[in-house]
Amino acid sequence: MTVRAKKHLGQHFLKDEAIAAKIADSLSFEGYRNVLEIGPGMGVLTKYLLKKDIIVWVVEIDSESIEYLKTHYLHLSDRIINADFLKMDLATYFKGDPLAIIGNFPYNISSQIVFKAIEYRDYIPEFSGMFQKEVAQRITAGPGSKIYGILSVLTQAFFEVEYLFTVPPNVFNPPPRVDSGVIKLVRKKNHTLPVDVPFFFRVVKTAFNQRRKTLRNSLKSFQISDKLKEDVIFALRPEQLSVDQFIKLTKSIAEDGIRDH
Ligand SMILES: C[S@@+](CC[C@H](N)C(=O)[O-])C[C@H]1O[C@@H](n2cnc3c(N)ncnc32)[C@H](O)[C@@H]1O
Repeated sequence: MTVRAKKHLGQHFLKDEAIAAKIADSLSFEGYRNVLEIGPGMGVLTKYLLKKDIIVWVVEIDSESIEYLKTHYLHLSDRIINADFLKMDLATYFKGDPLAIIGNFPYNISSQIVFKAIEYRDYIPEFSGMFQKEVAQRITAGPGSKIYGILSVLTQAFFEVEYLFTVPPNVFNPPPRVDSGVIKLVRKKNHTLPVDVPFFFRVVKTAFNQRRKTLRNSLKSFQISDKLKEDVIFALRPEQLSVDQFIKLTKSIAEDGIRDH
């Protein structure tokens, strides 16, 4: 029995065992007991996770894969969760315990998976997995790069990021059209921002929505005082700012006294 690959669920099954082992090895397995794999499919990565001294959970939306896992991975038993990862309340499900996230992710929801990890960052010390290469590069890009954007800044505000390696299409069944990239995120020691997080997100998103404009122009809706606008930072475009500069910028706008609501 094998699972029939379903395109709408982003199913590309990894055939290369060595790559599965390498992805499993990318986590440190320190500081947490629970590891949640998103989209195990037929369990190629799960198998390597089960060799580690940790508690493995898997969440899979596809009922055919669930049947496969239940018959082939009996010892996972009630740690096979048949659900949509995007709808899971991770804090309640894991009773506030920390968990690492790992997977060969379905590409159609990959940015949403990262945003969810950011949302639940207080519970997630580590996160690693495979994305479409271009998304992996966007998450790990630094200032000055064309692909540095919302995903890069919001992720890197809370996590240290590392691009690990590239994976070609021919190791999947069926092969995707593009290369894949494996990345690793490790939560920063101090991941509490000195600013209101939703406000920070708004500043970053607004700035990058018009990425060719200087901040003076793109952030007009924030009604910033003329005095603050004289700061040289407002002559820059968003891709020129480091994550720390974005945090400082948000703080100065918030403290400017006349922020909009
Ligand atoms: C790229 S495949 C990887 C499968 C397997 N881990 C492998 O490496 O061969 C992505 C998997 O994610 C599952 N998936 C898609 N959307 C999901 C969701 N919202 N929640 C949980 N699993 C999902 C798919 O059914 C599929 O099994």
